[in-house]
Amino acid sequence: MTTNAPVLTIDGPSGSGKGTISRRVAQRLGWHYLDSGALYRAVGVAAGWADLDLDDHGALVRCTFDTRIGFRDDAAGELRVLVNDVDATDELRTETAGAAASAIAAIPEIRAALKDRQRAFRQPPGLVADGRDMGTVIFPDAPFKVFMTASADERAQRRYKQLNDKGVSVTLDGLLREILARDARDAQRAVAPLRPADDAVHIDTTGLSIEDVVEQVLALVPREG
Ligand SMILES: Nc1ncnc2c1ncn2[C@@H]1O[C@H](COP(=O)(O)OP(=O)(O)OP(=O)(O)O)[C@@H](O)[C@H]1O
Ligand SMILES: Nc1ccn([C@H]2C[C@H](O)[C@@H](COP(=O)(O)O)O2)c(=O)n1
Repeated sequence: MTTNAPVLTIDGPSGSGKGTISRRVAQRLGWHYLDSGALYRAVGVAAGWADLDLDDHGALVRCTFDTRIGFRDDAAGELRVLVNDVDATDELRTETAGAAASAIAAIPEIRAALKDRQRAFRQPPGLVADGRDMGTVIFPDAPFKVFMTASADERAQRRYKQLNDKGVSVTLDGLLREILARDARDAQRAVAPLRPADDAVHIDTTGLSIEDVVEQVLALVPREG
Protein backbone atom coordinates (compact mmCIF):
# COMPACT_ATOMS: atom_id res chain seq x y z
CA MET A 1 0.00 0.00 0.00
CA THR A 2 1.35 3.45 -0.87
CA THR A 3 0.86 6.58 1.22
CA ASN A 4 0.96 10.34 0.84
CA ALA A 5 4.32 10.52 2.64
CA PRO A 6 6.52 13.32 1.23
CA VAL A 7 8.96 12.36 -1.53
CA LEU A 8 12.17 14.04 -2.61
CA THR A 9 13.12 12.89 -6.11
CA ILE A 10 16.67 13.19 -7.43
CA ASP A 11 17.05 12.39 -11.12
CA GLY A 12 20.08 12.82 -13.33
CA PRO A 13 22.65 11.15 -15.53
CA SER A 14 25.17 8.52 -14.45
CA GLY A 15 27.89 9.84 -12.14
CA SER A 16 26.14 13.12 -11.35
CA GLY A 17 26.26 12.05 -7.69
CA LYS A 18 22.57 11.40 -7.12
CA GLY A 19 23.11 8.08 -5.30
CA THR A 20 25.72 9.48 -2.91
CA ILE A 21 23.70 12.61 -2.21
CA SER A 22 20.36 10.79 -1.91
CA ARG A 23 21.69 8.34 0.68
CA ARG A 24 23.19 11.12 2.80
CA VAL A 25 20.12 13.33 2.53
CA ALA A 26 17.85 10.39 3.45
CA GLN A 27 20.01 9.70 6.52
CA ARG A 28 19.92 13.36 7.58
CA LEU A 29 16.13 13.52 7.17
CA GLY A 30 15.54 10.06 8.67
CA TRP A 31 13.62 9.12 5.50
CA HIS A 32 13.57 5.91 3.48
CA TYR A 33 15.75 5.63 0.38
CA LEU A 34 15.02 4.11 -3.03
CA ASP A 35 17.90 3.39 -5.44
CA SER A 36 15.69 2.75 -8.48
CA GLY A 37 18.68 2.06 -10.74
CA ALA A 38 19.48 -0.94 -8.55
CA LEU A 39 16.17 -2.53 -9.59
CA TYR A 40 17.08 -2.30 -13.29
CA ARG A 41 20.61 -3.47 -12.53
CA ALA A 42 19.25 -6.41 -10.50
CA VAL A 43 17.07 -7.54 -13.40
CA GLY A 44 20.09 -7.26 -15.71
CA VAL A 45 22.21 -9.35 -13.35
CA ALA A 46 19.47 -11.97 -12.91
CA ALA A 47 19.07 -12.13 -16.70
CA GLY A 48 22.84 -12.65 -17.00
CA TRP A 49 22.77 -15.47 -14.44
CA ALA A 50 19.97 -17.11 -16.44
CA ASP A 51 21.96 -16.60 -19.66
CA LEU A 52 19.09 -14.65 -21.26
CA ASP A 53 19.55 -12.81 -24.53
CA LEU A 54 19.09 -9.02 -24.10
CA ASP A 55 17.04 -9.07 -27.33
CA ASP A 56 14.56 -11.62 -25.94
CA HIS A 57 12.12 -9.12 -24.43
CA GLY A 58 9.53 -11.76 -23.46
CA ALA A 59 12.07 -13.70 -21.40
CA LEU A 60 13.37 -10.47 -19.81
CA VAL A 61 9.87 -9.40 -18.79
CA ARG A 62 9.24 -12.84 -17.19
CA CYS A 63 12.60 -12.54 -15.46
CA THR A 64 11.56 -9.14 -14.05
CA PHE A 65 8.43 -10.65 -12.47
CA ASP A 66 10.34 -13.68 -11.16
CA THR A 67 13.32 -11.83 -9.64
CA ARG A 68 13.23 -11.13 -5.91
CA ILE A 69 15.09 -7.92 -5.09
CA GLY A 70 15.88 -6.94 -1.51
CA PHE A 71 17.80 -4.11 0.15
CA ARG A 72 19.54 -4.04 3.51
CA ASP A 73 22.15 -1.90 5.25
CA ASP A 74 25.33 -3.68 6.31
CA ALA A 75 27.18 -3.03 9.59
CA ALA A 76 29.09 -0.13 7.95
CA GLY A 77 25.83 1.49 6.83
CA GLU A 78 26.41 0.58 3.16
CA LEU A 79 23.38 -0.40 1.11
CA ARG A 80 23.54 -4.07 0.03
CA VAL A 81 21.32 -5.42 -2.75
CA LEU A 82 20.06 -9.00 -2.70
CA VAL A 83 19.05 -10.62 -5.98
CA ASN A 84 17.10 -13.84 -5.41
CA ASP A 85 18.51 -13.78 -1.85
CA VAL A 86 22.15 -13.57 -3.04
CA ASP A 87 24.18 -10.45 -2.17
CA ALA A 88 24.92 -9.12 -5.68
CA THR A 89 25.96 -5.58 -4.66
CA ASP A 90 29.48 -5.70 -6.13
CA GLU A 91 28.33 -7.24 -9.42
CA LEU A 92 25.54 -4.68 -9.64
CA ARG A 93 27.96 -1.75 -9.46
CA THR A 94 30.05 -2.81 -12.50
CA GLU A 95 29.93 -0.82 -15.74
CA THR A 96 28.74 -4.02 -17.50
CA ALA A 97 25.73 -4.23 -15.17
CA GLY A 98 25.06 -0.51 -15.71
CA ALA A 99 25.08 -0.91 -19.49
CA ALA A 100 22.79 -3.98 -19.30
CA ALA A 101 20.43 -2.08 -17.00
CA SER A 102 20.33 0.84 -19.40
CA ALA A 103 19.41 -1.48 -22.30
CA ILE A 104 16.77 -3.34 -20.27
CA ALA A 105 15.32 -0.07 -18.99
CA ALA A 106 14.28 0.87 -22.54
CA ILE A 107 11.73 -2.00 -22.61
CA PRO A 108 8.30 -0.50 -21.72
CA GLU A 109 6.89 -3.72 -20.17
CA ILE A 110 9.84 -3.89 -17.79
CA ARG A 111 9.37 -0.28 -16.71
CA ALA A 112 5.66 -1.00 -16.13
CA ALA A 113 6.47 -4.16 -14.15
CA LEU A 114 8.75 -2.21 -11.78
CA LYS A 115 6.37 0.73 -11.19
CA ASP A 116 4.48 -0.61 -8.18
CA ARG A 117 7.64 -1.98 -6.57
CA GLN A 118 9.09 1.53 -6.66
CA ARG A 119 5.94 3.24 -5.40
CA ALA A 120 5.79 0.82 -2.44
CA PHE A 121 8.88 2.57 -1.02
CA ARG A 122 6.78 5.68 -0.31
CA GLN A 123 6.27 5.25 3.42
CA PRO A 124 6.21 7.64 6.39
CA PRO A 125 8.08 9.68 7.43
CA GLY A 126 9.24 10.23 3.80
CA LEU A 127 11.23 8.93 0.85
CA VAL A 128 14.27 10.06 -1.09
CA ALA A 129 14.19 8.37 -4.51
CA ASP A 130 16.96 8.56 -7.10
CA GLY A 131 16.91 7.55 -10.75
CA ARG A 132 15.98 8.84 -14.18
CA ASP A 133 12.17 9.18 -14.01
CA MET A 134 11.42 9.59 -10.31
CA GLY A 135 10.08 13.14 -10.68
CA THR A 136 8.47 12.67 -14.09
CA VAL A 137 6.79 9.24 -13.98
CA ILE A 138 7.03 7.37 -10.67
CA PHE A 139 6.34 10.21 -8.21
CA PRO A 140 5.02 13.08 -10.38
CA ASP A 141 3.27 14.58 -7.31
CA ALA A 142 6.47 14.65 -5.22
CA PRO A 143 6.69 18.01 -3.41
CA PHE A 144 10.49 18.19 -3.77
CA LYS A 145 12.30 17.47 -7.04
CA VAL A 146 15.92 17.85 -8.05
CA PHE A 147 17.59 17.34 -11.43
CA MET A 148 21.28 16.77 -10.73
CA THR A 149 23.97 17.15 -13.37
CA ALA A 150 27.75 17.47 -13.70
CA SER A 151 29.91 17.81 -16.79
CA ALA A 152 30.66 14.53 -18.58
CA ASP A 153 34.39 15.02 -17.93
CA GLU A 154 33.85 15.41 -14.20
CA ARG A 155 31.52 12.41 -14.09
CA ALA A 156 34.12 10.28 -15.87
CA GLN A 157 36.81 11.47 -13.46
CA ARG A 158 34.64 10.64 -10.43
CA ARG A 159 33.96 7.16 -11.79
CA TYR A 160 37.66 6.72 -12.61
CA LYS A 161 38.62 7.56 -9.02
CA GLN A 162 35.85 5.36 -7.60
CA LEU A 163 36.95 2.34 -9.67
CA ASN A 164 40.67 2.98 -9.12
CA ASP A 165 40.07 3.07 -5.36
CA LYS A 166 38.50 -0.38 -5.69
CA GLY A 167 41.51 -1.63 -7.69
CA VAL A 168 39.55 -1.89 -10.97
CA SER A 169 41.70 -1.06 -13.98
CA VAL A 170 39.97 1.31 -16.45
CA THR A 171 40.90 4.21 -18.72
CA LEU A 172 39.48 7.70 -18.42
CA ASP A 173 38.76 7.78 -22.17
CA GLY A 174 36.90 4.47 -22.02
CA LEU A 175 34.79 5.65 -19.08
CA LEU A 176 33.97 8.92 -20.82
CA ARG A 177 32.81 7.02 -23.91
CA GLU A 178 30.64 4.69 -21.78
CA ILE A 179 29.12 7.63 -19.90
CA LEU A 180 28.25 9.47 -23.11
CA ALA A 181 26.76 6.30 -24.64
CA ARG A 182 24.64 5.67 -21.52
CA ASP A 183 23.52 9.34 -21.41
CA ALA A 184 22.37 9.08 -25.03
CA ARG A 185 20.52 5.78 -24.50
CA ASP A 186 18.81 6.95 -21.27
CA ALA A 187 17.79 10.31 -22.74
CA GLN A 188 16.70 9.11 -26.17
CA ARG A 189 14.51 6.11 -25.31
CA ALA A 190 10.83 6.41 -26.12
CA VAL A 191 9.46 5.58 -22.64
CA ALA A 192 10.31 7.62 -19.52
CA PRO A 193 13.48 9.16 -20.97
CA LEU A 194 15.93 10.93 -18.69
CA ARG A 195 14.68 14.51 -18.50
CA PRO A 196 14.05 17.06 -15.76
CA ALA A 197 10.53 17.36 -14.40
CA ASP A 198 9.12 20.82 -15.19
CA ASP A 199 9.08 21.63 -11.46
CA ALA A 200 12.55 20.26 -10.65
CA VAL A 201 15.30 22.40 -9.14
CA HIS A 202 18.48 22.01 -11.24
CA ILE A 203 21.75 21.49 -9.37
CA ASP A 204 25.00 21.32 -11.33
CA THR A 205 27.46 19.55 -9.02
CA THR A 206 30.55 20.23 -11.18
CA GLY A 207 33.25 21.55 -8.85
CA LEU A 208 31.06 21.23 -5.74
CA SER A 209 31.93 19.04 -2.77
CA ILE A 210 29.57 16.30 -1.66
CA GLU A 211 28.87 18.24 1.56
CA ASP A 212 27.96 21.40 -0.39
CA VAL A 213 25.50 19.50 -2.54
CA VAL A 214 23.94 17.76 0.46
CA GLU A 215 23.33 21.16 2.08
CA GLN A 216 21.84 22.59 -1.13
CA VAL A 217 19.40 19.70 -1.36
CA LEU A 218 18.48 19.76 2.34
CA ALA A 219 17.70 23.46 2.03
CA LEU A 220 14.81 22.54 -0.31
CA VAL A 221 13.04 20.48 2.35
CA PRO A 222 11.48 22.56 5.13
CA ARG A 223 11.90 20.96 8.53
CA GLU A 224 10.25 21.58 11.86
CA GLY A 225 12.20 23.01 14.77
N1 LIG B 1 29.78 16.49 -5.52
C1 LIG B 1 30.66 15.51 -5.67
N2 LIG B 1 31.96 15.79 -5.71
C2 LIG B 1 32.87 14.84 -5.89
N3 LIG B 1 32.60 13.53 -6.04
C3 LIG B 1 31.33 13.18 -5.99
C4 LIG B 1 30.30 14.14 -5.81
N4 LIG B 1 29.11 13.47 -5.81
C5 LIG B 1 29.42 12.16 -5.99
N5 LIG B 1 30.75 12.00 -6.08
C6 LIG B 1 31.46 10.73 -6.29
O1 LIG B 1 31.21 10.36 -7.65
C7 LIG B 1 31.06 8.96 -7.75
C8 LIG B 1 29.73 8.65 -8.45
O2 LIG B 1 28.69 9.11 -7.61
P1 LIG B 1 27.28 8.33 -7.56
O3 LIG B 1 27.49 6.86 -7.64
O4 LIG B 1 26.56 8.88 -6.39
O5 LIG B 1 26.62 8.83 -8.90
P2 LIG B 1 25.23 8.42 -9.55
O6 LIG B 1 24.69 9.63 -10.22
O7 LIG B 1 24.36 7.77 -8.51
O8 LIG B 1 25.70 7.35 -10.63
P3 LIG B 1 24.92 6.08 -11.24
O9 LIG B 1 23.66 6.60 -11.87
O10 LIG B 1 25.83 5.53 -12.29
O11 LIG B 1 24.66 5.12 -10.12
C9 LIG B 1 31.18 8.40 -6.33
O12 LIG B 1 32.49 7.95 -6.15
C10 LIG B 1 30.92 9.62 -5.44
O13 LIG B 1 31.62 9.54 -4.21
N1 LIG C 1 14.63 5.28 -12.64
C1 LIG C 1 15.56 4.69 -13.41
C2 LIG C 1 16.77 4.25 -12.88
C3 LIG C 1 17.68 3.63 -13.70
N2 LIG C 1 17.37 3.46 -15.00
C4 LIG C 1 18.28 2.76 -15.91
C5 LIG C 1 19.14 3.68 -16.72
C6 LIG C 1 20.50 3.56 -16.13
O1 LIG C 1 21.51 3.67 -17.13
C7 LIG C 1 20.50 2.18 -15.47
C8 LIG C 1 21.32 2.08 -14.21
O2 LIG C 1 20.92 3.11 -13.32
P1 LIG C 1 21.95 3.72 -12.22
O3 LIG C 1 22.18 2.65 -11.22
O4 LIG C 1 23.20 4.09 -12.95
O5 LIG C 1 21.22 4.91 -11.64
O6 LIG C 1 19.14 1.90 -15.17
C9 LIG C 1 16.20 3.93 -15.51
O7 LIG C 1 15.94 3.80 -16.72
N3 LIG C 1 15.30 4.52 -14.70
